[in-house]
Amino acid sequence: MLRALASIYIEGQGLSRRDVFKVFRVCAHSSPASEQTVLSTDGAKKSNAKETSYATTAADSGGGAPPPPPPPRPPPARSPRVWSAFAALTAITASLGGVYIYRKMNGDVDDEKDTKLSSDEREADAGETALPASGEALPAHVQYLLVGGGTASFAAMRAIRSARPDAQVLIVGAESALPYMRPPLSKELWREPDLAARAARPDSLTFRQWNGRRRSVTYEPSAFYTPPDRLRDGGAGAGVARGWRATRLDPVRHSAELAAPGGATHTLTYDKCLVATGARARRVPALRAAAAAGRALALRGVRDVARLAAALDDPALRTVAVVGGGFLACELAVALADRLREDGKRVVQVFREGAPLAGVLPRYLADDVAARLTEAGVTLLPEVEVTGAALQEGGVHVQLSSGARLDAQLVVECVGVEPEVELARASGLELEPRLGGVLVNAELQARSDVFAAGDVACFYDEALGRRRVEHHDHAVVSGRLAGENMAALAPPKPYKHQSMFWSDLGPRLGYEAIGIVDSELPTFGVFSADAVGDEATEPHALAVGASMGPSEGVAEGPSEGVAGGPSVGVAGGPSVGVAGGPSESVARRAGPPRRYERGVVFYVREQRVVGVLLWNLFNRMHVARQVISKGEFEDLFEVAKLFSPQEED
Ligand SMILES: Cc1cc2nc3c(=O)[nH]c(=O)nc-3n(C[C@H](O)[C@H](O)[C@H](O)COP(=O)(O)OP(=O)(O)OC[C@H]3O[C@@H](n4cnc5c(N)ncnc54)[C@H](O)[C@@H]3O)c2cc1C
Repeated sequence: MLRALASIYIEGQGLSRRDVFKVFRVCAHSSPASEQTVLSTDGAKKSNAKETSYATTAADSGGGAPPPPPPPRPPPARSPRVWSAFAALTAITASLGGVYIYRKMNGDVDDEKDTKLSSDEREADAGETALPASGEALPAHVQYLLVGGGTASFAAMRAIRSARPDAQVLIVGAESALPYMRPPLSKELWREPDLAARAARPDSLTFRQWNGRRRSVTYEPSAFYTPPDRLRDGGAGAGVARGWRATRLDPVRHSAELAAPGGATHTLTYDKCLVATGARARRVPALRAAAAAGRALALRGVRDVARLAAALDDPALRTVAVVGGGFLACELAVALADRLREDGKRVVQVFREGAPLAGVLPRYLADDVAARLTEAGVTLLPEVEVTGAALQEGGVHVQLSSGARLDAQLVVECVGVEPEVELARASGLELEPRLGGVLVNAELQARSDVFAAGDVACFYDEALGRRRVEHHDHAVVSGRLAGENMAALAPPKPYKHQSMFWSDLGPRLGYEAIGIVDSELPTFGVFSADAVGDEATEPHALAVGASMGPSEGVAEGPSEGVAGGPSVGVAGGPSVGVAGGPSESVARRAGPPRRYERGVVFYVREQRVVGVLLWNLFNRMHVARQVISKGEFEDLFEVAKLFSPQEED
């Protein structure tokens, strides 16, 4: 028997002063055999677990339709040392000898809109080609019209076809690619060679998943879909009008107007329509001229991947700036740093928060992310905004709010998305003024026979109130439910699913979350202490800050950065006290940030757990879902034990 000593580390943010820390110690037992089981079954377990989690999802939405393929997701590589720590955590609930606990207080409606494209739409569609090229090949009527060629529409199509195999479904998508998944666009794809050329042919674009298997970004090949002219001739099936945009719906007449970039137009009628137009990337106003000159771009679709990959291949590129501190910016910064490292090109991440992901993670975890990004080779520039940009020969001078200037050959804008509501607005659908998006009821209906799902839908969540969610799992489940309700084999069902999202930051950190995950909320985190501090002594000071001066750009490396950025480091060790209410800041120690390897964070609102974050902890989403649904607990530390990994993990 291997006798391992492990401990639990608890972090809180914005909790009351009563939540003083306690000190325990734990003595955990695990056997080498069980560790080996864990290691050897990881791949299979992981893949099964993902499928199970999607099956659960189907049940949640009341569905029987086959779910779309689960999203690809590489688990961070786990060293034996990590696994033994993991196994130690497993045994915590069994043998509490002592644990040390530390709590740190931590529509407007356009009156007129014809089938011509707006300037925004024209810009978005530049480079897309319509297939079929002429409206003559499109049907004059379909039973099910799905607007948007993304994940939500694809999921709806499968649900409809499953409920009504003889149905006629037409997906109308503004992109010329077949429906595809977006998550690999900021992760796995950047490990692929010849990406610029391959991404220009998205129908055959593949990537390597975490389990080594190759997979296509498109959900199905073109042979899966019914040619639109067969639908026109009355045949059943699911067709795609690629490169076509719906410009207006008439919910009363049940008609839709379509337009293609070449100027072709078409009008058709429908029985039921889904609006799944997703979201579009927000842009930085100060970078408009740089964008027009091809020196700034946003990453939303596969065509953006092709453009970005081509730009990165330019031998003259030395610095790429990633603007933003959210999920996409962090994922992409890590992926690009990894891709460009050998070429000596560098990635600088510019963001307004004090640490990356500080808008969603409690600060101590955001500081941990900062350290990880720095180790991955990303130069971080926190607490600055892009205030201006001047084109220069071969690049752009990016002016920062700090007064510093960053010289880059390319800027990638990852500053969030906004729901794509042009169609909804032109069609007189009600928009949600605060959260944005198309207002739908719990059954995802906007008007009679008009539904909305995915990123664009602002829906009513019985547990958490009105919400809009911009994540893959939500697109899958809401799309599927909309499809089931459109097929109407039974009375419409409400959306009750608590969707999850995931993100990976390089090979050693993956996290999943569910519910409302917002760093403004009080949080309570429990981490495996054997892993919490195990790298805290290693020097990995952050390279933050910028050097001034017209041509110097950003200072590089840990020693060159200007001091005074986020001198991160959560007050550490078991003997550190607890800061008070939300307004009291956590005492911070000088030195390196603490490393958090595995744990769970609860987000609390009005005494209820409304969000759960699993940090390098996998296959526990079903537990998190139950925790959110119950909401109120006496002791969150006890709840945290539910997330201890089991031997079979
Ligand atoms: C790079 C990237 C990485 C991501 N990674 C993750 C991740 O790791 N985990 C996670 O949970 N989520 C992730 N997401 C978010 C996730 O991909 C989205 O939430 C999901 O794609 C939303 O699906 P959707 O069908 O609602 O919209 P979309 O996928 O955006 O599809 C909408 C489609 O509709 C088209 N369209 C818009 N207007 C019209 C119109 N009028 N007529 C016809 N077509 C129209 C658009 O061109 C688009 O093709 C990522 C997103 C991106 C961009």
